[in-house]
Amino acid sequence: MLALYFLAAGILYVVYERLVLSPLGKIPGPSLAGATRLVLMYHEFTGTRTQWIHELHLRYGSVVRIAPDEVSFASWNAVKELYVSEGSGYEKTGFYKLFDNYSAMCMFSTITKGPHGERKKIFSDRYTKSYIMQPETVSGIQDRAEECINICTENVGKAVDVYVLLHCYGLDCITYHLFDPLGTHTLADPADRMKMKEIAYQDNLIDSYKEYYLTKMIPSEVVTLLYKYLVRRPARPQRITTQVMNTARRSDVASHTVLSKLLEANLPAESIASEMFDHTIAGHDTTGDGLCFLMHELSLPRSAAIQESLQHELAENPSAPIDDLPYLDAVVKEGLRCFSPSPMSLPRRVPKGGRRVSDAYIPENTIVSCQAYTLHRLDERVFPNPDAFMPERWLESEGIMERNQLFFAFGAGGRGCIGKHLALLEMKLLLREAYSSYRTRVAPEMSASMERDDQFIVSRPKGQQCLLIFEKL
Ligand code: HEM
Repeated sequence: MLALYFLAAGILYVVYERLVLSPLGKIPGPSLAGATRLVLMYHEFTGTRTQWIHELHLRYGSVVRIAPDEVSFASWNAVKELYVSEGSGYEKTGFYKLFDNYSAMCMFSTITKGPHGERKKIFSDRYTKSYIMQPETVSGIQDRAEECINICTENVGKAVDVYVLLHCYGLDCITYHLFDPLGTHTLADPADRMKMKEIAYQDNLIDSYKEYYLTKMIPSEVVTLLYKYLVRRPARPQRITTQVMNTARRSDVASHTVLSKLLEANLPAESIASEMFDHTIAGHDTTGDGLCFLMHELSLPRSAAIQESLQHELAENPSAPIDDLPYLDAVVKEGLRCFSPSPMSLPRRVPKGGRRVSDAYIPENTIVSCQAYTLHRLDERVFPNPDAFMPERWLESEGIMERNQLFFAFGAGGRGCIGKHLALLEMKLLLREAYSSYRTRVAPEMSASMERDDQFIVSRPKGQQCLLIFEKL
């Protein structure tokens, strides 16, 4: 009995400490979430974290406490402080260790600045805008865009599942950039297509959160043993894992590839493979899902005028350089704003001594983050009618600085997306190929849900199918 009293007193003290004594007690948010992490965990395990945090921001404003040691922000000041200040922002949290592959770290999974910078400097030149715009890269991506649209239009007037084809396109493009000529051919080769299916249809939410919380509670070596002997390890997409590992040992790749740079650095095969596997995953479904949501939106009756304006610009400027098409640019940017492939929080840890973020004092080690979904919607002075797909908003000069500041689809600062220029090129070339010659509409038999389904770090359409009809212009 006495033990029960002690337990109850202990719990009461912890709650009192978290809600009253802690400096985070002053931050708005639901008391229950401030008292226990279980509330946030519930939303993580049920795939509702992003939406729940967004609703809290709508209720409490741009700073919200979402767990005893975690705060979410939604303002440009916070983006600047968390992701851009002090070089590349605050350090990442242990969450990112889950992205080690083959038991070796990759740039994305590095926590601290030193190892991150060292890895990044090996191949960052392969992702600069000027490098991506070189003929070798552009023509490789253009070939794949043509291949994808040719398959989409084999049966003009009949429904085609673009979810599958756009993911194939994303995978073939990124593996071309990584290790041409040894990349995948999932568009052309049905046998190769299984590689795309293994990744694009994998459900990683619950397994990844389980692993994350296990490694928070017990040492990672114990977790490894547990997985080895007691529980099933989250499934890895076997085919692509093996292909990437085998490719990491090959030197017969084109000189324009990322692999050719990694080989120069004399890294162990596991490190090269880990880096390439991460780029393969990060570069394939983000672009595939982003394009899928965007083409679906363009194909709805409510977007008919937008599709026409796009077709008009493409028809008027058939040989314009891809970056000289402002309406196309606005369509892509608005697509990434409304349907960010990575809409969720990007967690960081407050450095020693604590910091002031958006006028609030946040103690050291607190987990802090911003999420694209909310930054792209909360401030209606910057994004009026935030849920509407309106490419025109990006063409107005008034307020453009504020819109760009809050645009967070690729993250921000030194740890923002390295593949951004490649992704934009892929999206623009594919859309130009499609809408220069065709119009699209949603097939009448399309019943799959296009609702956002959050996975661990990316979002995809719930139904994992998107049936569109292409018609010749
Ligand atoms: C529309 C497509 C894409 C979107 C929306 C996107 C989004 C993002 C975001 C939000 C981050 C920051 C993550 C964080 O801070 O936790 C990121 C990082 C990253 N992205 Fe992308 N990405 C896209 C395409 C690509 C492509 C094509 C690649 C190809 C290599 C790529 C590779 C990476 C890598 C390696 C990082 C880690 C950067 C670092 O740690 O320094 N992404 N991406």
